Order: sequence, then structure tokens, then C-alpha cells
Amino acid sequence: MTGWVVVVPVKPLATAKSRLARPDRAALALAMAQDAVAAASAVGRGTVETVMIVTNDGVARAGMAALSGPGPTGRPATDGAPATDGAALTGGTPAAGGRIVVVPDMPDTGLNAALAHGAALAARWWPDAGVAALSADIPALRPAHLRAALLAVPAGGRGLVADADGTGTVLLAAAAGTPLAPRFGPASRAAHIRSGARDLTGPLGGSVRGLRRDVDTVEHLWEAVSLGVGPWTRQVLSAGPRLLPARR
Ligand SMILES: Nc1nc2c(ncn2[C@@H]2O[C@H](COP(=O)(O)OP(=O)(O)OP(=O)(O)O)[C@@H](O)[C@H]2O)c(=O)[nH]1
Ligand SMILES: C=C(OP(=O)(O)O)C(=O)O
Repeated sequence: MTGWVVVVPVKPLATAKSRLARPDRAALALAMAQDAVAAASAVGRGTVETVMIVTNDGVARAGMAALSGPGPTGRPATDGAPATDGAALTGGTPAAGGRIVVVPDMPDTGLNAALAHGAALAARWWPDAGVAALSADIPALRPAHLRAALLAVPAGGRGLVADADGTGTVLLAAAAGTPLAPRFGPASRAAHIRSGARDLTGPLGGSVRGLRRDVDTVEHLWEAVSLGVGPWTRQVLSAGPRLLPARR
């Protein structure tokens, strides 16, 4: 397999998005992850071959399997997206033809360890593919954004896209055979640049705003809504209408 394996880490929902001051933050964390994964899986084979979710959360695992069915409102989960297989794995080898796979966060020691674990599995199972780490909290991601970013990664090297605030990282991608070497956390954009990754943010310009808008706070959430979030996030927001930003 060539193309990319996109690794999406999902923190246990009960403790996720602690800076998001809403009572439905766990539901939103899952819905945003579902929209991000649906968009990534819709990039198309040849570019994104597999989306691998790394999580120990059973509800998140079930939520990812739901992406292979109708969307939250009974419509297809992504506009014009190819069908997903929603294969859930417990270890061993990937299900044949699985486009979305879920693996346990075996190290269970934080984000970078979860990503390194996912990257190691991807390198073992699909040695000819590049590996890209993608944040789950980007509900306005469009397939075209991810496709453009992955196509910009230097051959034989690593590339990153910064978050909208400019200090963090939403995408770190390593060509086949190149270690991912994730350094997510505070000031991760600078840390990834220092470790040799090419900063793709400027060259991609304003064409990937949905990719860059990660959601940590309510303000970020409204920015994502103004860019256009996916159907799973829209549904959670519409279930709590009084929580919507009525006057903005
Ligand atoms: N599997 C796994 N994913 C993680 C872990 N920590 C963070 N993530 C994921 O990493 C991405 C970026 O994480 P953060 O923005 O720090 O998310 P968060 O920890 O839920 O948010 P805060 O509580 O506000 O720090 C999201 O996709 C998270 O779900 C972890 O320990 N394990
Ligand atoms: C972990 C990161 O995200 P956040 O700042 O949203 O926690 C990061 O950007 O490296």
C-alpha cells in the first residue's frame, strides 16, 4: 500500500477538552473526532489509504464504527464520501480492506506515546505508506485541506501544519520510511520545526483554514462553526440550542 495512514488520537472522552467550557464537552469531543475522521477518510484512496484511531474509549470506538452507517441525521456521514468499513481492531493485524481502523492506546501514557504507538503499527502493517498524525478536534476539516497538505510533504521527509493560533500543530506527516517523531504539546510547531519537519503552513496559505482550526475553547468552537463544521458536530450543537452563540 502506498499513500498515507492518518493516525488520529482520541483521548478518553470523560477527560477530553477540559478547556471547552460546555456541559456537553464529551459529546462534542466525540462529534468533532467523528467529523475529522469522516473528512480524512473521504480524501480518497491513493492519498489516504487508512485512518487509524488510537483510543482506549469504548464510546469513541463505537462512534467511529458508526461512520460506516448513515450520518447522524440519516444522511450519508460525509457528502460524496466513499463508504467506510469501520473495522474495529483489538490488536494483531488489520481487517482486510479496512479503511477506518480503531486500535487501543496500548502505552496509555499521553498523546505522543499514543501517536508513536499508532505510527509503529502503521509502519509494521503498511511499510510502503507515509504516516500522518492528525488532531481529532478539527470539526471543520475538509477532505481537500488534508489532501493538499499531504501532497505538500517533502519526499523522504516530514511536514507539519500549524494550528490556527500559530503555536501548536494539527498535522505532522512523515513520508514512508521516515520516523514520525511526534513532539505534540505546548509550542509543538517550533518543536517540530526544530526536529527537522518542514513548515507547510505558509505555502498552504488560507486554503486550509478548517484543518488549522482546532477547538480547545468555546471561542474556537464558534470560529469552527463559522468555517462550517461537519454533521456530527452540528447535531450535538443543535441538541443544545440555548448553548449556541445567539448574539455574535
Ligand atoms: N489517545 C490519546 N489521545 C490524546 C491524549 N491526549 C490528547 N489526545 C488527543 O490529542 C489531540 C489534541 O489534544 P488536546 O487538544 O490536548 O486535547 P485535550 O487533551 O482533550 O484538551 P485539553 O483538556 O483542553 O488539554 C486530540 O485529538 C486529543 O483527543 C492521550 O493521552 N491519548
Ligand atoms: C497538543 C497540541 O494541541 P493543543 O495545544 O490543542 O493541546 C499541540 O498543538 O501540539
